[in-house]
Amino acid sequence: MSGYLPEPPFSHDSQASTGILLINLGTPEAPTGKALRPYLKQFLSDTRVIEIPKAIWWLILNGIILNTRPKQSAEKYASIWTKDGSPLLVNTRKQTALLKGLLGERGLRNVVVDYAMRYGNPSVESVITQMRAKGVDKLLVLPLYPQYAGSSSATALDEVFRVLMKLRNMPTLRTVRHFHDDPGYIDALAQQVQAHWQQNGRAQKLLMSFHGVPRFTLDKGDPYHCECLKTGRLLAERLGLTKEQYVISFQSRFGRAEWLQPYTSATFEQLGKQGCQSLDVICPGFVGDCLETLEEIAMEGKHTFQHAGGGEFRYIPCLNDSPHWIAALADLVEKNLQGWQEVIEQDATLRQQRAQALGASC
Ligand SMILES: C=CC1=C(C)c2cc3[nH]c(cc4nc(cc5[nH]c(cc1n2)c(C)c5CCC(=O)O)C(CCC(=O)O)=C4C)c(C)c3C=C
Ligand SMILES: [Fe+2]
Ligand SMILES: [Fe+2]
Repeated sequence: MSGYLPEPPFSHDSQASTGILLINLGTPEAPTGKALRPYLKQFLSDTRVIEIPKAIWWLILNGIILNTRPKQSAEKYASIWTKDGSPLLVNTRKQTALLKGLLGERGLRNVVVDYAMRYGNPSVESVITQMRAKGVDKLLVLPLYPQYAGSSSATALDEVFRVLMKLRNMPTLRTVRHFHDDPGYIDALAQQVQAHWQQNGRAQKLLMSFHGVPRFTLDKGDPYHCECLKTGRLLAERLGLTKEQYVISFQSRFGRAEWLQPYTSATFEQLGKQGCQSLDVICPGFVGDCLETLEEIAMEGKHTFQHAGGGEFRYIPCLNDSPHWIAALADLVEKNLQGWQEVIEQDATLRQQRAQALGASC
């Protein structure tokens, strides 16, 4: 038996199509310790995420973390879970459907749009297998992380490459590495903040909180920190904010090592202690609301800020299904498809001409 994945038989006459694959992190199947354990095990066994020597980490993960964290995290997930499931999954599903609809409205032909999760389901392997069965021979992969990090974007792409290694007939591949400074993405963020200001007025300060990563990854060449700062600066410029009117921080520290600073939790505390009377908070590194934004920021963060003496705390939702964001996503896809659609149109014409001629198939 070969180690290849099942694929449709090759034919010159089959309708070829372009696949657009959005990849997000993944999320547990349910807000329970039982569902959290396999999810966290897969996530935290990824050597792009945890860069500690394997044997030592295996002992810590299996001996300590997987015996304590699933239950603690399950309680947090339970506090944000919706009737349709985990917010991360619900938002990714919505974004995929809206993108598909918009690309259709823009007249893109023979395009298959789908999403996969790096950890958990639907897996990258299952979705690429389905796409191949639908005749996808050109694949555009877009990890849903605006800022590139080894521990998010790169590991999502690793998974794609691993799956392609198992295909006898590989599709042509393009990847979107990042979009941290894409004008459409920055504009969608600005619209999100402005809509919030219109409804609630403007707070004293705007805090932009990005997911953190270990500090050593910056020293070893990961561009993530710089990309977050650039997104923050571009958003502030677009909103006309001075340096005193906004602050950038990093959340979700995991473990005891130093992570990127300033930490979001310490910043909430400091702003609270300084008597900040009102604070707007946005998480530009997450294109959809999830545990890290809804629980860690909108709930825990609010508590930390106000407990320290802060005033009004106003969380600004992520881009989610904002029309500005879906349009930016469609633009990003179209930009990255350049040349491919023309090839598809030409192929269709050639197929027709061949069929009209001798019925030759090669
Ligand atoms: C936005 C990009 C992300 C980077 C970079 C990232 C790095 C990173 N994360 C962990 C550990 C955990 N992250 C967890 C949740 C989580 N992380 C991201 C995004 C990035 N992580 C998202 C979108 C989510 C939310 C998932 C959801 O279901 O809503 C978790 C799980 C939750 C928990 O138990 O706290 C862990 C663990 C590390 C160690 C890391 C970089 C080294
Ligand atoms: Fe994370
Ligand atoms: Fe967190």
